[in-house]
Amino acid sequence: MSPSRVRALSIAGTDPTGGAGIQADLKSFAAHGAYGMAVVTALVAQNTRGVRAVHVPEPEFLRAQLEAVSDDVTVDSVKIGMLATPQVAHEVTAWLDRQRAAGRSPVVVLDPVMVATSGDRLLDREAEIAVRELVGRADLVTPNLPELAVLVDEPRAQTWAQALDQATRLARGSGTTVLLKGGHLGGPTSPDALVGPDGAVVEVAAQRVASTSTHGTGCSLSAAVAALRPARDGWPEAVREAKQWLTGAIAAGARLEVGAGHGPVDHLHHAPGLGARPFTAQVAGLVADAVERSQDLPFVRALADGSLPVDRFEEYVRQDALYLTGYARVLARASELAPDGESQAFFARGAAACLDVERRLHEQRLARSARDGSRQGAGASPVTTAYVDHLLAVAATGSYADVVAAVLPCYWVYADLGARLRARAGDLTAHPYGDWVGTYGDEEFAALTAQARAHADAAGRSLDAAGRARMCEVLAVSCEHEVAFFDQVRPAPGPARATSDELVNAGVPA
Ligand SMILES: Nc1ncnc2c1ncn2[C@@H]1O[C@H](COP(=O)(O)OP(=O)(O)OP(=O)(O)O)[C@@H](O)[C@H]1O
Ligand SMILES: Cc1ncc(COP(=O)(O)O)c(N)n1
Repeated sequence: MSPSRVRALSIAGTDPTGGAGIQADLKSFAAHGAYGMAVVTALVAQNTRGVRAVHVPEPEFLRAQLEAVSDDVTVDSVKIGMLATPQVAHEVTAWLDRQRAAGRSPVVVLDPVMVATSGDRLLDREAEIAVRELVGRADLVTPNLPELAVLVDEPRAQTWAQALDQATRLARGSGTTVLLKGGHLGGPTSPDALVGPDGAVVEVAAQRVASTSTHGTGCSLSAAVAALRPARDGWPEAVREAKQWLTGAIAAGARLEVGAGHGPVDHLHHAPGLGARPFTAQVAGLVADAVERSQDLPFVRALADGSLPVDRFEEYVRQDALYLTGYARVLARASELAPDGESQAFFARGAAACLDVERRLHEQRLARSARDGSRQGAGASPVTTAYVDHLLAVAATGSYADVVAAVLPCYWVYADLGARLRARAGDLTAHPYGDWVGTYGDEEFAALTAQARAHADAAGRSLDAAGRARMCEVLAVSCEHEVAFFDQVRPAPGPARATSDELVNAGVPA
C-alpha cells in the first residue's frame, strides 16, 4: 500500500512569529494535505517587522538532524529554504548526495532565500556560491528577481522580459526547472513563470493583491509546490494550484491581525470551517437578546402571571395557528434541501407536527365559536404575514443553511422563553395558561431545539465567511419577527383574569 500522505521535509530557518521559514512551511504542507517534517538550519529571532539575531548551530548538529530523519523515514519531497552560511549549504548538499547515492530521490524544491521582505540578509555573501552549486541538485528552484540576479551573477532584471531571459539562462545552465517569481516587479499583476531547461516557458498569471501581508510568501509557495508535486502530474499543475491558494492566503492575511509589520498569509484560508466557532455559538447573543426583549413585553408578562384576558390569548393562538401553516411549508423545504437522511427526517417530522398542532387549534376554535357564537376573526395580521413572508422568501431563494437559520429562532426563542416562563409560573396546574407554558418549557421541546441547533451547526460548518454571514443575517431577521409576533397582542385593559372554564378550549399547546 502506498502511504496516505506525501511525506514532506522542510530544511530551513525559523520564524517564531510563524509567518516565514519552517513554521510557514509546516503550515503550507498541512494546508496541502502533506505530512510535514522539519530540520532547522538557523534559529532566527525575527518578527513581522524585521530580523533581530541569527544563531546557526554547528554543522554537525544539522547533519545529525538530517540523518535522524532519513535513517528512519522515507522522504517524498524536500523543500530547502534559508541556508545562512556556506557550511550549512555544504552540509545540505552532502546529505542530498548521500540520499541519491543510496537510491533515494525525493523531489527537491530549492527556495534560494537571501534577503527577507524586511530587507535583512538571511544568507552570507560567501554562501551565494554554495547556493549556486545547490541549484543543479534541485528539481525546481524558486528565485525572486534579486535572487535570480545573484544566481546568474548579473544586475537585477527591470522588466518581466529581462527576468524571463535570466531565468532561461539559469535553467539551461543548471539543468533545473526555474519558477521565476514576479512579486518584486510591481504593477497590477503578480505573475510567475516556470522555465524548463529546454527553454519552455509556462506563465502562471495572478492578480496582485493590495496587501502588506506578504511575509513568508516565497516560503509558503515553495513548500506548497513541494507538498503537491508528488501528488500531481507535473510542475505546471502543482504550481498553478499552489499559486491560486497563495493569492487567497495573501488576501486573507490581514484578518489574522498578526504583527504590526509585513504580516503573514493565512495558510488555512481555504478551510474557513476549521476551528471556527459553531454557528449557534456565533448567534447565541442575538437569540438571548430576543428572549430578553420578549419576556418584558406586556403580552408575555401578562401571560406569565396569568392576568392575560382570554380573548387576547385566543387572538395570539389564532395568529400562531396561521403562522404554523406557513412555517410548516418552510420546514418541509428544509427537509427537501437537507444533505442527509437524518436532517431530512428531522425537518419533515417538524413540518408534520406543526400541521397537527394547527389542525387541533382550528378544531378547537370551531368548537368554541359554535358553543358561544364568537366570531372567527379575520385572517393573518400584518405582523404574522411579514414573518411568514420572510420565511417563504428564504425558502424560495436560500440554501439549506439559510433555511435552517431562518426556522431556528422559532424553536430556540420559544424553548428559552418557555423555560423562563415555566420557572416563573410556579405550579402549572393552578396557572390559567399552564398547558401552553408547560409545552414550550418542557424537556421534550428543549431536546427538539437542541437537535435543530445541531443541524444548524452542521450546515454552517462547511460554509465560507460569506455563507456564515448570510446565515447570521437570516437568523437575525427571524429573531426580530419573533419579538414582533409577541408584541402584536396587547393585553387590553378590561376583562378580569380568565377563568378555567373560559380556557377550556382556548390555550392549546403544541
Ligand atoms: N501582493 C501580492 N499579490 C499576489 N501575489 C503576490 C503578491 N506578492 C507576492 N506575490 C506572490 O507570492 C509569491 C512570492 O513572491 P515574491 O516574488 O515576493 O517572492 P519572495 O520575495 O521570495 O517572497 P518572500 O516575501 O517570502 O521573500 C509569488 O508567487 C508572487 O507572485
Ligand atoms: C527563516 C526565514 N526564512 C525565509 C524568510 C523569507 O521570508 P520573507 O522574505 O517573507 O521574510 C524569512 N523571513 N525567515
